[in-house]
Amino acid sequence: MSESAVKIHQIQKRFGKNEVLQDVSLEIPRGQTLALLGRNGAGKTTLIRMLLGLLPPDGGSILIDGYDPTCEAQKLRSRVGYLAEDQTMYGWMTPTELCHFLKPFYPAWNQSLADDYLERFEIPRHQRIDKLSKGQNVKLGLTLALSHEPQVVILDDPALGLDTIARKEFNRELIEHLQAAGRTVLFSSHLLDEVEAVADAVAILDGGRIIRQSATEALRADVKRFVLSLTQVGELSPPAGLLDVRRWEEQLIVTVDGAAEFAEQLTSRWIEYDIVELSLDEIFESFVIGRTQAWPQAGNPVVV
Ligand SMILES: Nc1ncnc2c1ncn2[C@@H]1O[C@H](COP(=O)(O)OP(=O)(O)OP(=O)(O)O)[C@@H](O)[C@H]1O
Repeated sequence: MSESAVKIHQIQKRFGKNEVLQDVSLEIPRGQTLALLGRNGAGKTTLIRMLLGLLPPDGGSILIDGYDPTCEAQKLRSRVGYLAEDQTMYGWMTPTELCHFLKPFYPAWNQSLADDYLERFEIPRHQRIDKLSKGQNVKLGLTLALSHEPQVVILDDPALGLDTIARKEFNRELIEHLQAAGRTVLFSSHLLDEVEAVADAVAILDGGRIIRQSATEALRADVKRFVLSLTQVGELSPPAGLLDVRRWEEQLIVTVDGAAEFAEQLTSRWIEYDIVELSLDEIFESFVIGRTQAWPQAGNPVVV
């Protein structure tokens, strides 16, 4: 059995002239939780739909728990738990009825686990689904996605529609529960501060490509902001991994991916600096909207 539960190799996808994914490669080792980060329209849902066999890729290959979704989607679905971003369910059924309806489709369906989730999420079991709140709908979707004890769990922006407390509860309890059970989890999210606490690794999708994939802690160690005095910068050349540079009064604020190397470069030139640790939110922002053009040329002022 392969070590990676999710293997995505050079996936391509275009819609007409819109090249949404270009050579996207990604691996998630068994039992790990990976957060897929990207701005609106980056292609997260498109990629996730391909992982489920709901959309064919134009090129590249995918293996989920050893199955190829392009030709083994049926087998794959019993091994994968999936929560879609805009999950719609049979509104005229109750949660209890829906569980009974779905059970025969999944040999591994665990009704007592489904009951536990319904209880934990405080979902009214006998209320019509179209009368549930948005948050209750998301939680019901999660219950259905998890009750057949899938090895791989794919959640497309699962916390969307949940209030702040429910989101925290979701992250803390649900993801930790899945991690403890050895499940492999891929989830897309916009709520980066909350991702930070639960994701072993993050992948940033931007411009159709994965521009960075890393263990969360390693990324935080690698990407840092340096504050230097402009007068000391002199003819220092832009560092490798420069993500953002801006001027603040007489200081130069530099964000780099490769903090240790840059610190060494500065120290070797006797340039003093302060380091600012960044949140995942700030790191993500630096990757996708960072500006690097304003590096000061010797003798020229910095354009802000
Ligand atoms: N079926 C489709 N036909 C044509 N274009 C599509 C289709 N599905 C997605 N797209 C386009 O592909 C791009 C990526 O969309 P996608 O929904 O994958 O992004 P996303 O990262 O999930 O965005 P969000 O965070 O807003 O949900 C967008 O430009 C979208 O308009």
